[in-house]
Amino acid sequence: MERPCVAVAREDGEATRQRLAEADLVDQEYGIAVEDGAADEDAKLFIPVTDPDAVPGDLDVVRHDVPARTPQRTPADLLGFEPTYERLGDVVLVDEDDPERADEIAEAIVESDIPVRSVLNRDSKVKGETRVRDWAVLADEGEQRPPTETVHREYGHEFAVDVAEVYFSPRLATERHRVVEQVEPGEHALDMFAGVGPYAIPMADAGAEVVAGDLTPDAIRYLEENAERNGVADRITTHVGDVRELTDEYENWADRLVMNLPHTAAEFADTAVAFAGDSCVVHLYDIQHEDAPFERARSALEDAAGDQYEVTTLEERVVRSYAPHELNVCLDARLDRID
Ligand SMILES: C[S@@+](CC[C@H](N)C(=O)[O-])C[C@H]1O[C@@H](n2cnc3c(N)ncnc32)[C@H](O)[C@@H]1O
Repeated sequence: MERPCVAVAREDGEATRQRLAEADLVDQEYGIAVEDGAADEDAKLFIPVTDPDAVPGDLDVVRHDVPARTPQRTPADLLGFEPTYERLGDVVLVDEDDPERADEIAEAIVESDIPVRSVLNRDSKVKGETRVRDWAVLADEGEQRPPTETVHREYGHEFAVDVAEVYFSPRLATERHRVVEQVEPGEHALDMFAGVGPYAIPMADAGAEVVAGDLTPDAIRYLEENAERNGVADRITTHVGDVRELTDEYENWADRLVMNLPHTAAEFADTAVAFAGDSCVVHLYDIQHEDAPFERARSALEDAAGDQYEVTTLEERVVRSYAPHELNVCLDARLDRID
């Protein structure tokens, strides 16, 4: 059956499969295919993936025939069309406005062979400072846990999360991994809008000393549980409340700042400058018009830095398209103190 696959040279096959498996991207419902007609050592491998959009940019995604492992029923087999959904642990998230179609999709997901405990439909946009949205429960196989709570795996880490209480998006896995890969052991990293810890925990696991703050008490409760779960609780200090409350304690402390509160993070540029040590890398997320997606983030940092820091752009990253003509972006910049 033709599926989205990562195409890779045979000698890189196992390393690539492991990398994709760590990000929970290998589609277990299908086997790996070998390119037809090429000599054995030159033949490419095709590794089936669950979410082609989440595959790291340095890998080649193509559509290719791969063998079904067992005669598995996918939601698409049952529906006759390919529905859009995301998997978060054993919860499936759909985004369907038409209630009848939403029910039809949920029924097919439950009847299919994908492992699922509950199916949720987006019932509002993300709201207010907490960025949490409402969910309609379309299917719930029961159990003690609420249908909105699950444990999600991402790049080898586990995150317990209840999407009715706190923000979490599995779509940002590749972006978070990009940031985490830059972390050096021993550095001071401050995650200003930490949620359940999908940056803070892998950064601590990479050897950073991490401070993680969030306004939402439930987010920090999950973050602390997740720090224990991933064996990094001794390297993370948490704070419940507005991140601005931390400026006295962590003034001039940070080697790295993660500012993942798109729409609003740029308003915290003064706070970022207060946290910055002598040389500090800032990952500032924003949502802006495609014509000038990085301008607001850059000028906010430059204005806040004044004549205290030189601001150098390290990378301008488009994370994903957010709405027509609007992009979710990340500006990576370094603040170097001017003597
Ligand atoms: C978009 S979520 C990002 C969470 C996490 N970094 C992630 O990638 O899943 C932003 C988070 O910032 C928190 N937040 C909003 N305003 C805040 C503030 N002033 N101080 C600290 N946290 C804040 C919200 O509660 C929310 O959990």
